[in-house]
Amino acid sequence: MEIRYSVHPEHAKAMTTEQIRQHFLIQDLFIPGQTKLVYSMEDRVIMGGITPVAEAISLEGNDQIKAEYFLERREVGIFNVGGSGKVSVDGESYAMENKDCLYIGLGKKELLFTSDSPEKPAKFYLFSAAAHQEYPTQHVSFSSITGDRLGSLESSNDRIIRRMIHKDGIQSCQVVMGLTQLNPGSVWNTMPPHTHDRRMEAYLYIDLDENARMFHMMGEPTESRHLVMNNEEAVISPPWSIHCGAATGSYAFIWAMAGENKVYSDMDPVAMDQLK
Ligand SMILES: O=C(O)C(=O)C[C@H](O)C(=O)CO
Ligand SMILES: [Zn+2]
Repeated sequence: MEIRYSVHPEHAKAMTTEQIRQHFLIQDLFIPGQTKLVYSMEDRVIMGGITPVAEAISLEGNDQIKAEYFLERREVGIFNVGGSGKVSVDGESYAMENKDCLYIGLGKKELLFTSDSPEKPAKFYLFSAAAHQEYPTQHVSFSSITGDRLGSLESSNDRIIRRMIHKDGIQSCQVVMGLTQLNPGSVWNTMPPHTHDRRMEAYLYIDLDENARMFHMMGEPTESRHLVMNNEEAVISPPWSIHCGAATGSYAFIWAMAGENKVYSDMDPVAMDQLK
């Protein structure tokens, strides 16, 4: 499991492009037949990808978190961003179509991930945070949530946001998670931007053409920096950082947060004239 340490905003100001990528960008999440996990010291979240092909992959505890099983002191939110598959939780199987979401609470021991077809493997994206109490395992299909329309075509940010795990949705200790899809012709997400000192956040960009690129903005509002990202790459946003972006084509993204509270609307908006 890779470790990413927390970064002070004063340090981030002085980073080169390569250093920014090293600290915040997560690549190669979905390698066929493998599990990739990244432990971020920002709110102690673990992000990862599991891509089963012909055989099931089990998510286990490990020595770095000194846990006999992965959810011994954690909870996890999962989205499938690939072909259809299944997640078995202590023997109970949940069918996961593309963009379906599953929450699994503290204490569940056996987690098995499978693809329905090796030709079109499932790609399970995980976002896990420390947990203090068990909440029920819950599946929510993408099609069952209508979502809310935000932005406008005139501002190039017409999009639909679906909140799955949050204060008024699937219950969790800390994890807040959902998916935003840009409508045709729009390219900007989360603009005007915001920070939320109470929670870290990660974005996983999906459904971006392989020749298209995402220009993801980060940094303190008056010290913005950017990363150029490909499809199925994730980026860590420390609580002090803005997190927004524009791509050269259409896309969707899974946002996930953990920290002080689960109130989606607890954001500190940044006025356009503050941005530098
Ligand atoms: O398009 C948006 O705006 C978002 O999806 C914003 C994220 O949900 C977010 O940053 C939540 O804090
Ligand atoms: Zn945010």
